[in-house]
Amino acid sequence: MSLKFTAEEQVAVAAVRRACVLTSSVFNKLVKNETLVKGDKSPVTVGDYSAQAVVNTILGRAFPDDPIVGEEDAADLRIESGTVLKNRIVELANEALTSELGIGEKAEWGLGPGQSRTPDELLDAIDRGTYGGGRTGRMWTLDPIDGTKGFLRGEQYAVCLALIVDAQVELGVIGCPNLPVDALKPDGPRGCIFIAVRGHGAKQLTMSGADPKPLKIPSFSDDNLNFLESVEAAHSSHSFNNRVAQILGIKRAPTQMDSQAKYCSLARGDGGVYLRMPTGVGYKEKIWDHAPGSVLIEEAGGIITDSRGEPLDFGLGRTLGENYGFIAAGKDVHAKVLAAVKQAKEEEAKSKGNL
Ligand SMILES: Nc1ncnc2c1ncn2[C@@H]1O[C@H](COP(=O)(O)O)[C@@H](OP(=O)(O)O)[C@H]1O
Ligand SMILES: [Mg+2]
Ligand SMILES: [Mg+2]
Ligand SMILES: [Mg+2]
Repeated sequence: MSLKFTAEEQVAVAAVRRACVLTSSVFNKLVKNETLVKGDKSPVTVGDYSAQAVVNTILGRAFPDDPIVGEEDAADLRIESGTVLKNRIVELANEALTSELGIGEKAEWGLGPGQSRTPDELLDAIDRGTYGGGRTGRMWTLDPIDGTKGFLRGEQYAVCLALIVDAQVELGVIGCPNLPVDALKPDGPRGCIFIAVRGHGAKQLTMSGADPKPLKIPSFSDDNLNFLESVEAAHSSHSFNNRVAQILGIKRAPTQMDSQAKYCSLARGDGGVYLRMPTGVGYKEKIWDHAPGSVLIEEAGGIITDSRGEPLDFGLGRTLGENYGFIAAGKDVHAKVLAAVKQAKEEEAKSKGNL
């Protein structure tokens, strides 16, 4: 275990693990009216809200002065029409906070049997996530369920938490309840936690904390290189990826997967490149969708930049600013993907008559 951010790592892993237990059990019980459509038309479920309540409650007890940039807020739960949803979230969050996980974590990260939180306390915990972010200071960023669409399909999703200090991601923890422990055994055991501490490497554990494996992105030959990309065509351009793959002479089909499980898969070599190019103008990528994944890639020996080769800037607030897309890959692969991306962008601009 690293000496840097040791307490933060323990608390973050405990919080993510409790949230993963919760989301796995919610999936099996989810009923139709337990999903809302947000203002930006994206879905949010009782799982997203209650996972944010659980993680923020645990962070709030351990580090009461740390602000949190979380994806969700409780506004829709504070109005009359949100009462049924709110009651369900309170029930689920308290169950997750007070249950005995029996997997070796220190009891104090959860709550004692009689210490259930009131509805107001849990809504306030969700709203601890409304911090605006910024260039200086210490803050957490949380995506309680990343890949909500994958979660609803019973496919990949991730509980993602990162600690950012002065705009640098120092710690990233990603829980992937549905990810096979070994990609070569897709029908084998599932559920992994990925942890990275800046300057101290990256590792994978099973969901119960067993079997730690250090992560290092392997090198790829041109024959076995492949892309990791979103399932959702609205989130990143599949056609652009196809063109880049063509330029690079990649023969293997892309692996489509929801959530930051893509960063995890890249970190352990299940895929060679994660390319995420915007599908249009206007959408700004969010820090919680990339902070934990970015430190994981860097600590596994890889590089992550935008499509101009610039580093991601986590100091701009809740978003990453103008969206130039992202390229994450091992050190040897990144440079040639960046060159191919630049070529594909020039072709695109020419075909639109912009050059
Ligand atoms: N138009 C868009 N472009 C890029 N990302 C988008 C997007 N609309 C939503 N997203 C983000 O894409 C994330 C999922 O990424 P992926 O496609 O890699 O699974 C979503 O996270 P949530 O599921 O947490 O809302 C959401 O933040
Ligand atoms: Mg969302
Ligand atoms: Mg997300
Ligand atoms: Mg989310």
